[in-house]
Amino acid sequence: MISNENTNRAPERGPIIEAVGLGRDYVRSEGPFLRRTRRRIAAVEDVTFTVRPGEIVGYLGPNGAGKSSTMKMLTGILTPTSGTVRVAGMEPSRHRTRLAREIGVVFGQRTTLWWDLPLRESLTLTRHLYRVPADLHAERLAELTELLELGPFLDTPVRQLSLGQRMRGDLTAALLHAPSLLVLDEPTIGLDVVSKSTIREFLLRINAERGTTILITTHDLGDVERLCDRVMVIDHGRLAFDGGLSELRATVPTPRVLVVDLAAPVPEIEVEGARTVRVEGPRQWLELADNPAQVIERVARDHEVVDLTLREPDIETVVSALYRGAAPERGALAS
Ligand SMILES: Nc1ncnc2c1ncn2[C@@H]1O[C@H](COP(=O)(O)OP(=O)(O)OP(=O)(O)O)[C@@H](O)[C@H]1O
Repeated sequence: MISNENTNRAPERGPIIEAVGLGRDYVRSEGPFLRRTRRRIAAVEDVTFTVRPGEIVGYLGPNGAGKSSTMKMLTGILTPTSGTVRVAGMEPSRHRTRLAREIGVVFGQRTTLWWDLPLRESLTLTRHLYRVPADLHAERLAELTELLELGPFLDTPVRQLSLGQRMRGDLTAALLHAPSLLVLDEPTIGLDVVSKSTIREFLLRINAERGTTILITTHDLGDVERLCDRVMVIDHGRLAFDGGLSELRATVPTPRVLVVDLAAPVPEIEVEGARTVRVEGPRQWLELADNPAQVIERVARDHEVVDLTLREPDIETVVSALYRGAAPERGALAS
């Protein structure tokens, strides 16, 4: 069981993140020298959402959609140009230091660890930064060492760690002060299947046992399927979807597939309301355009069916359909 003491824990009631009409513009210089014009780009535009304590929320979007800009506003690195955001009851850009005690942040592409120090010493420095009492630090480090299997490389300099080991070290550094919110930007990027799985299972565990809220951006939809109760999709700076995974599947018109196992191989099934897309011996795959019950009835009328499975479209198919469909032009606000 992971210890749950956190003297700075956010109030249990009310959202842990609340963004209202959140926006961030950047000014870009464009064109040839001497004829440069300044253009304002809306990286994030009118984004409103709340995250409740204990949720695991995926924040998805294609490259350049505005995910990092949003994350930077939530962690206080960037100030919004419009709207408001509150995290653990604080305005991030005004209370960055105080907020740091409530949140843990991991950017998959960067490390917060000291490159030349052994991991253990790097984590001790983190303890001083967050002013965690020595006994509490020792207790939490022991728990995290066990869960993330840090033992074999705790005394190895960070620069010699593999990407997966370093990521486990970064997660530990982000969690030693027992934050109530963990913000993760691409935490599994570049990792092999086993390391990804270790990290996903660990995140599920700290969410279940500590109640840690997790907001995660990722291009790896395996992370989303394994971890997220809810996803928000941002595209061209605007929130294009906010809801559960099954709702996402229902929103985007991607056909479900009926897998039919027949008593014996037959030519491609032709049936109203479906299209056969694959045949392998006695098994056929039918893309559904109609109510599955009706299609099943029609198939069973003409064929000897041994087994049937209805497959939801995989999340990869759904999300790419959503990226293609919800793409209003990013507004150039001024020139
Ligand atoms: N400092 C900056 N100055 C000017 N434009 C910027 C700046 N940072 C980001 N942008 C622009 O804002 C938009 C959103 O960028 P952002 O990095 O937030 O997207 P992202 O969803 O995190 O993308 P990725 O998945 O590629 O990391 C992009 O058009 C990007 O070029």
